Amino acid sequence: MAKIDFGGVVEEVITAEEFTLEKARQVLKNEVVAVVGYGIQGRGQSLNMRDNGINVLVGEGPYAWDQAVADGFVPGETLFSPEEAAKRATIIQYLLSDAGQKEMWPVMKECLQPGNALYFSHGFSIVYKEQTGVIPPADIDVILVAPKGSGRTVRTNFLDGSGINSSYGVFQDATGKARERTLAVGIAIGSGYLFPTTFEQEVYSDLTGERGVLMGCLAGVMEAQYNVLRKNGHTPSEAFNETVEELTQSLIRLVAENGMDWMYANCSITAQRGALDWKDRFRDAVVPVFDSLYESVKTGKETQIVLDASKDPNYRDKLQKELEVIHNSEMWKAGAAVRDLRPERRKK
Ligand SMILES: NC(=O)c1ccc[n+]([C@@H]2O[C@H](COP(=O)([O-])OP(=O)(O)OC[C@H]3O[C@@H](n4cnc5c(N)ncnc54)[C@H](O)[C@@H]3O)[C@@H](O)[C@H]2O)c1
Ligand SMILES: CC(C)(O)[C@@H](O)C(=O)O
Ligand SMILES: [Mg+2]
Ligand SMILES: [Mg+2]
Repeated sequence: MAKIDFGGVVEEVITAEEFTLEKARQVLKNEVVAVVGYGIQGRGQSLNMRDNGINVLVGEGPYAWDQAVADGFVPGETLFSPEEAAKRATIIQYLLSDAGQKEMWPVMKECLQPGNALYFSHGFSIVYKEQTGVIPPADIDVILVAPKGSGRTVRTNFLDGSGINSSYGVFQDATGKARERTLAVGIAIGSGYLFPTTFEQEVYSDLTGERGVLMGCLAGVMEAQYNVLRKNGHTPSEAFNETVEELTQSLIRLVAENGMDWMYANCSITAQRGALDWKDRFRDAVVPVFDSLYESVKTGKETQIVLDASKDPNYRDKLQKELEVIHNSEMWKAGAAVRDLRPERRKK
């Protein structure tokens, strides 16, 4: 455990230097890991574990079966139905969509054996058990490794050697080795480092973050600024460059490199003065929105919205149609044109 000072609060994290991949392989050498759900997260974790020499099976239905085959998982050898894969495994990674986990739980729970580990990458099913019905038997480990990023980048970051940070937690330790199993899988899926959490802390923070700064709030404030610039006569290219392209191609990279003050310090005095004057006004304007968001998460209202929306057999099509509205908006069509003008994309 490395003790790290996070802004004055010392927390203990697990680094790949101390919990090495070799140690992870040793811990998992007699385990069979079934990744049930070969979706965005399941695919990234499966491929990384297979590359790391872990004995991985995939359990998938028709939705992503062909993708699993294309990735080299062999029907009847390393690729099975979700139930069959779970029955053959000792660690079952339950990586169906969160609504899918609820839907499939009556079948999945019958596949579990005493001493198994039931692994999640989100606290959703366990924490909101009254709504999901996911209540594991007492004779298994229930563990969590939650990558803090898209499953697509779990894979691409693994391949470029950067990895992705993950939180980890143990909800139930029936075998006395739940924590070691958790950390071993956390390293095997390519986590750069692992920070401790609980299922509840993970799901409350994650549902808030993706509805807030990471996705919902991000898209909202971008649209707000773009629309105000357009309302005041700025062209689509100017409005998009000033709202998105400069952020992604320049400024956010400086934030990632060395923090917000570093990015500020590398902009003009004019920009720094203005940003410092307006930062708190924007912050204070959205605190009430974040407070109501967190309340909606904590009370299970967001969970119910997800579960209710997913009851519609056409929920994926409906979601796709909502994404198409964004895609086909003037703002993001302007964005596509701006992206095509990037040097690396300009048609030779
Ligand atoms: N998407 C991410 O990048 C990401 C990041 C961190 C954590 N997570 C968590 O990982 C888990 C998996 O998420 P995901 O985004 O990879 O899932 P997903 O939406 O990509 O679906 C994963 C698989 O679930 C199956 N599935 C979906 N709905 C189903 C249903 N109703 N019945 C049966 N099977 C169904 C499909 O076979 C699909 O391949 C979730 O708990 C999620 O919160 C996801
Ligand atoms: C990638 C995210 C947003 O961090 C994840 O939490 C998800 O639910 O997809
Ligand atoms: Mg997240
Ligand atoms: Mg999430």
